Amino acid sequence: MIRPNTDELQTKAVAVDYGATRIVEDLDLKIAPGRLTVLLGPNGSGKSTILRALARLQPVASGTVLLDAQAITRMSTKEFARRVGLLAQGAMAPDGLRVIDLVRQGRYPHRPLFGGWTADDDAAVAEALALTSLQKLQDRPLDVLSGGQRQRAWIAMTLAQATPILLLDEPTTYLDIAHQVDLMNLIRRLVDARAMTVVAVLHDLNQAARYADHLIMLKSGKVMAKGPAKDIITPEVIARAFGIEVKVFQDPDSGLPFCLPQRTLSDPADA
Ligand SMILES: Nc1ncnc2c1ncn2[C@@H]1O[C@H](COP(=O)(O)OP(=O)(O)OP(=O)(O)O)[C@@H](O)[C@H]1O
Repeated sequence: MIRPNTDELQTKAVAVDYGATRIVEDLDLKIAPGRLTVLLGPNGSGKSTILRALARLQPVASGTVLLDAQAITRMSTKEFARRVGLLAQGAMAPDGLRVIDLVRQGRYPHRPLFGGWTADDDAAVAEALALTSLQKLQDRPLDVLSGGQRQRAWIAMTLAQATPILLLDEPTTYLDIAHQVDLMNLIRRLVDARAMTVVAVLHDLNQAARYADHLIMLKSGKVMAKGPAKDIITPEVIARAFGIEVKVFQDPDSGLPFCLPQRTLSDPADA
């Protein structure tokens, strides 16, 4: 159902401005196909802005975003939406829209100009509802759902889009711990079993260390550090990025690092 993917999403010397303020500068990223990349960084460091630029929702002031060596601005809206899906932050749906109607909207890029709903569309919607455990809620209007249920409905819509590349802005927001684990395991399965490329913004450093293949630490709109968890979840990198002191331990089972915050550093520049 979801196409395996070898497409490479890349930014070359990308800058993004909001008005006269430069927010992102000189950004050169190569997103590894078939891997989970997590963007980390303090509030306001540019994570959502970069994700939106990758999703073609945010115009760039200079530089280029490329998908498989082609500038994304040169693709048709439908073509791009068949290849790249975005779960945005704080998306709004019209009043009264039911879960299933929202999830069906994910099929829009696959619909021909003329022609009806197909069995493939039904299968994709059913699969997306099952993957997010929303079957029992499918006929409920979104506005009567809890924040976490609504978040899962938006994730289901993004999954129904069946794109080989998924961009997820804080996907675990509103989810309780069990649904967070379910979602992160689902993302991991999509990456491992279907070679999907996922770029996710996360705030939880330990969740990022546990699930990601690559971490990118941003600060003030620039890449401060990137690499596997063992190189990023370190007292030095975290102190420089967030101005906090952390203790880092190693999970005896996976060998992956996890951290416990200790205190804020009065002047991050001292770190
Ligand atoms: N529409 C906008 N107009 C003007 N400035 C904006 C706009 N959106 C974001 N910014 C500014 O751009 C900077 C980066 O914002 P962005 O949302 O990308 O950060 P972020 O790392 O995702 O933050 P957070 O962790 O708080 O979600 C911030 O200083 C923010 O105030």
